[in-house]
Formats: sequence, structure tokens, C-alpha cells
Amino acid sequence: MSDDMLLHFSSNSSNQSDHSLPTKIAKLEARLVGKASSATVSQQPQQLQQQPQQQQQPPWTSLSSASKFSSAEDLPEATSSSDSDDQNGGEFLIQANTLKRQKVQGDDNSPVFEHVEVVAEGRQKIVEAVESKASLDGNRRKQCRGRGHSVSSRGRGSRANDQTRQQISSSIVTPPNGQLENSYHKDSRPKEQFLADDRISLEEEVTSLLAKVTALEEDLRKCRQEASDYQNLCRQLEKCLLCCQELKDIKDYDQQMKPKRTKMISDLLIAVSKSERQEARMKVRQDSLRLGNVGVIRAGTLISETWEDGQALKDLNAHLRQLLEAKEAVERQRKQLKKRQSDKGDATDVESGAQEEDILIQDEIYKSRLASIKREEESILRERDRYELDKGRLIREMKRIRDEDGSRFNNFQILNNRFALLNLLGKGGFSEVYKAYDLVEHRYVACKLHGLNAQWSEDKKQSYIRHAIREYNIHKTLVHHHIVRLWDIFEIDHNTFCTVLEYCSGKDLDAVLKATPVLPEKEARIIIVQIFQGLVYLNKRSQKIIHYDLKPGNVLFDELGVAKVTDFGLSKIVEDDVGSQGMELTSQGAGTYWYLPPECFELSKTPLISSKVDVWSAGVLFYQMLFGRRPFGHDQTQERILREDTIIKALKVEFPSRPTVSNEAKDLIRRCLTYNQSERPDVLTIAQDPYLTYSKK
Ligand SMILES: Nc1ncnc2c1ncn2[C@@H]1O[C@H](COP(=O)(O)OP(=O)(O)OP(=O)(O)O)[C@@H](O)[C@H]1O
Repeated sequence: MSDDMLLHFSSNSSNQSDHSLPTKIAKLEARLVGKASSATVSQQPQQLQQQPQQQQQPPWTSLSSASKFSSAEDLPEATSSSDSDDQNGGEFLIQANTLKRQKVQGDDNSPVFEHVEVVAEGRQKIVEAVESKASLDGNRRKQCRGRGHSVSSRGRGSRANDQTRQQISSSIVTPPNGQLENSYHKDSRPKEQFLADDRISLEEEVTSLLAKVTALEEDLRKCRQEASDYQNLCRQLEKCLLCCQELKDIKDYDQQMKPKRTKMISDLLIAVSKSERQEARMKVRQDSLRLGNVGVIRAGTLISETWEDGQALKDLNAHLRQLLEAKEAVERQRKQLKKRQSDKGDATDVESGAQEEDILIQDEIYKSRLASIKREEESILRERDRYELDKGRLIREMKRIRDEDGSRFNNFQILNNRFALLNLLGKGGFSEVYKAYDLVEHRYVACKLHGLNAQWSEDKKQSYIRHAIREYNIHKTLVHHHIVRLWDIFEIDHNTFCTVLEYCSGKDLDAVLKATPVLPEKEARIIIVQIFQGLVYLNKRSQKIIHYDLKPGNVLFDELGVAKVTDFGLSKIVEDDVGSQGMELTSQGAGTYWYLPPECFELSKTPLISSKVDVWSAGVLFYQMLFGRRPFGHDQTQERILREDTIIKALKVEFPSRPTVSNEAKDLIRRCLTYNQSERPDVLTIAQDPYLTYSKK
């Protein structure tokens, strides 16, 4: 039995049965032969060194033993790096067996192990011989090993370098048995040739090892960088955690303080609103002294309200009467003068010449006086117009105050734990609109409180709510600069719900036109352009919308004068399957008749409508801004418009001679008020009109 077989046997005897031994040896040999190819060149010198010993023993036996012993230097790494001989190849199996052999040797000095020692000596010699040859490249090799060791003492690189070192060791001093055996038998080249080959091989190996070491060093550098990054991250994380804690503390504090803060804000808002209410009432009192007041007339059991003019109007009217009297007196004098002039025929030439000049001068005086009276009269008439406007505003403000006083929401409630109601902005058909403050978003809003009449049937209430929800569903999706935003909707009680709208602090267009019935064309133009921009938005959505209720009261202004369209209560969603003629108008009769087109008054069949309804309404609005009156049925009531078919007869629009308005503006109005629906442009077409664009020419 060879040394190798013995060693193998002894090392495996504790945990393997004898019958596996031949198989293992065969396997081992096969591996050694298989692995030899890469190490062949480097192993050749060893083979040469070992030749004397091999004369007494089969060559593979002693060499394989030598291999085993040389591997023992790296034993800890070898044993720890793997426990699978399939993975590590034959030489690793041999190393493991060597360890076990040493253990057995300590226990028992059998002749087998004496023999092994001899072989070990032989192996030592081979190692020395190889090392002395390798010393040709010694410095580089040392450098390589030195670097390997320095790296091996640290982290991840250490394991890699251990492997490298093991490779160095095994590749230099542990040639596989089969390979050496083959070389021994087949290779008969001169020694120098082997040495040279060995040197080249070692150099190559060293180069490759150096490259590996460099790669490992790079790995190490990256690891260090990663470690340092990780530390930085940890520090940042700590800071973040601290910040989070602080933030949490602040949030907790904020939460604690929130009710207090909310109370403070709402108290302040209430105080401001109360003083605004007082101021408003004081102003109404003062104005009514000057402008007039609402009085009550009793006629039997009937009590009705009437307007009693104030002192300002009385004074103006007295002044006008005086002027009229003065004018009449001057005109009487002028008549007499003219009579004197016609009577002068009897007088002498001299007398006649003097009288004529006198009459002419006198007449000039009267004419001049009349002109001055006229000027005064005009001025007083202008004042009276102003008075009428002030009176209208006063009446509206009085009504607002009365509505506010009568409202059940006038005591600064906070709705939905969020909206602090302040002062009443106005009252519509079925709603009250309050200025309010959003305590969550911290902005002013308009809360529209829809009250259902308690007397209404459940059906009517449900229908109203359905209608409002429909309006909400349309309106809430609209986000545009020229459309009032709808923020929220919620129920207040069984009979009341609230919609929350963007607050527009300016007047609505209705109030603007009541204060200034005629707007300069420039101002009217920019307003209509904004309205059309809103309409274009409504018609460019995937779900097109017809507003259907465009009128001055539904155009609001924010604090910067930006116009915004509101009130989508009558608006219609144009469904995808609607034909080119438009959708059916199911809510005929609704809307404000001055602003609706002829097709909406069609009675013979269900009218088909489209965005052209809004084009007509915008045309009416623009006309009204420019000329101070509506083009059709201006002085008529809604009921009369319907009765007299005013709009159905509105075939052609006429323009007053004054004020002067540009032809472009008139053309736009004519296009908007095209009687025939099929010929009238729709919103997207009319929006292309050059008058509605401001691009530089
Ligand atoms: N978002 C808002 N911002 C500021 N004021 C508003 C807002 N919405 C409405 N108002 C004002 O509230 C008042 C009442 O508005 P509302 O829409 O209820 O009246 P209306 O249009 O006259 O009535 P109706 O809608 O029943 O015809 C008006 O003076 C209007 O200017």
C-alpha cells in the first residue's frame, strides 16, 4: 500500500469504511490529472528535484505525499475554506488528510508514519528547490505576498487574500501527482529549459496575482468608502431622527394649540365683521337721510312699502325747478325783446340804430343766461342720475341688511367645524351667500346656504337637492382662472345644505352695470374676452358644458378685477352621443329671458341646444356693457318677454348711435346674435374672432 493510500486510509478511518478507499484514490488521481493542466509549467522544476526519490518508490506516491505536506502550511485556511472535495479538487482533499495524519502521528509512532516523515523531508527539499528557483523573481513575489498579508488581516479582502495565498502556495509547492508523474515520464528537456519555463510561468503567475491583489485592494477601498458612507448616513439618520422628534413635538404642540388658535382667529374675524356690520348700518342711516328711505303705505288692510325720497333729491329737484323758472323768465324777456324789435319800425333812423344795438346786446345777454341755465341743468341732471344709482345701491344694501338681520345664520356660526360665517353677501332665489373664513385652508370663501322651504313636499325637496348635487358635480370638476371654484358641499340640517365657493371680493357685473350702466369699450372688451376664455375651457373638456345662465349677476370679479363665471345651476353636460344639432332642452322656461337665444323659446318641438346658447348670451352681455341696455326686451318683464315673443321676434340687432362703438365690436355682437342657430358660430369658432384675441400684430 502506498503512503498516500495509507495516509488516506488513516485519515478517513474514523468516518469512512474501507471499501471506499480504492475509489477515493482513483478519484483523487483522476482529479490531480484533470487539474494539472494549469499548473504544469510551474510544477516542472519540482518534478525534476524529486527524481532521485522517485527511483525507489512509484513516482506518483512520493510526489503526492510531498504535495500533502506542503499543503499543510496552509492547513487552517484549507480546512476552513471548504468541506467539499468536489469544489476544491484533489489537492485540498490531500491537505485535509494530512491534518488528520498529523493527529494520528502524535498518537502512534507506527512505521507507516516514519515513512511519511521521510517523504515529508523529500517534499521539503522540493519546496526549497522551487523557492530557490523562484527567488529569481523573489522580490516581486515577496512584494506580492507582503501585500497579500497586509490585506489579509482586514475584512472582506482578508478572505480573498487568504484564497490567493493558498493558490500561490498550492500552485508553487503542490503539483498534482498525476501531472508530475506524466512530466517525469514524458519530458526530457534540458534543466535550463525547465528553469526558464518555470521562471516565465512564475512571472506570469506573479503578474496575475498582482492583478488579483490590485483588484482586492480596489475592493477594499470600495468597502472602506462604503463603510464611511454608511457612517455618514447613520449620522444623518440620527439627525433626521432628532428632527423628526422635534417635528413631532412641534406638531403635538400645534395640535394642542389648534383650538386656541382657531378660537383666536374666529374671535378676531367676528370682531372685524361686527364692526363692518355696524359701519354698514351707520352708512345706510346717513345715506338714507340724504337719499331717502323705505316707508310703509297702508291702504285699508293692505300694507305696502314705498320709497320716500331724501333731502338730496328734494334739493336737486328744487334746484331744477328754480332753473326752470329762471329759464322761463329769460325766455319771456327774450320774447318781449323780439316784439320790441319788430315794433321799432315807427322810430327815426338814429333812434332806430341805438335801439337795435340795445336789443342785440340784450338778446345776447338772454342767450348767454339761457346757456348757463342749461349747463347747470345738465349738471343737476347728472347729479340726479348719480343719486338714482346711489339710491339703487342704498336700497340693495338696505335689503341686504334686512336679509342679514332676518337670517338664521347671522350669528357667526362655524359650519362643519371649519367655515366661520361672517357677513351676508346677498340673497338669491333660494339661497343666502355668506362671506366666510375657512379655518383649515386659511382663506376667505363664499358659503352658499341652500334653504329648502319647510312647506315643500318631500318630492320637491328631493328634486331641489338632486338639482344642487348635479350642479355641484358639474361645478366641482371645473378648474379655470375665469370660473369660480367650488370647494365643498355639506349638509347643515334636514332642510339646509351648503356649497363652498371661491370668494370673489369684487362686485358682480350686475352691480357694476347698475353703478355704471355704460362701460368704456376697452373695459367691456376685456371682460367679454375673459368670459369667452371661461367658455372655451368649458368646451374643450372631454365632457363639454353649456352654462345656459350667463348674465351679469353670474359674472363675479375678484379683488384684482379678474372676471369669473359662476352659478352652474342650469348648466348642461353635453353627452358624447349628441348630434351636430345639439342636445335636447329639457328644462325649457328656466333661465333669464333677456339673455337666452330664440331656439330656447321654441314651443312646437323640443329645442336642440348647444354651446351656441352661451354665444348668444355673451353677445347680449357685451351689448349691454357697451350701450347700457339689453338688445331685446330691455324694459320688459320676463313674463312680458314670454307673452309677446320678444326674443322669437329678435331677428336683427340694432345699435344706438351713441355711445360710439368700434365696428369690430359691433361685428362680434352681430355674429353672437345671429338669429339662426345653425348659422351662429359655436364657442370655439367665435373665440377665434380677432376682436377676442390680444396677440401683437
Ligand atoms: N363666490 C362668491 N363670492 C362673492 N360673492 C358671491 C359669490 N357668489 C355669490 N355672491 C354674491 O352673493 C349674492 C347672492 O348670490 P346668488 O348666486 O345666490 O344670487 P343670485 O344669482 O342673485 O340668485 P339666484 O342664483 O337664485 O338667481 C350676489 O350678490 C352675489 O354677488
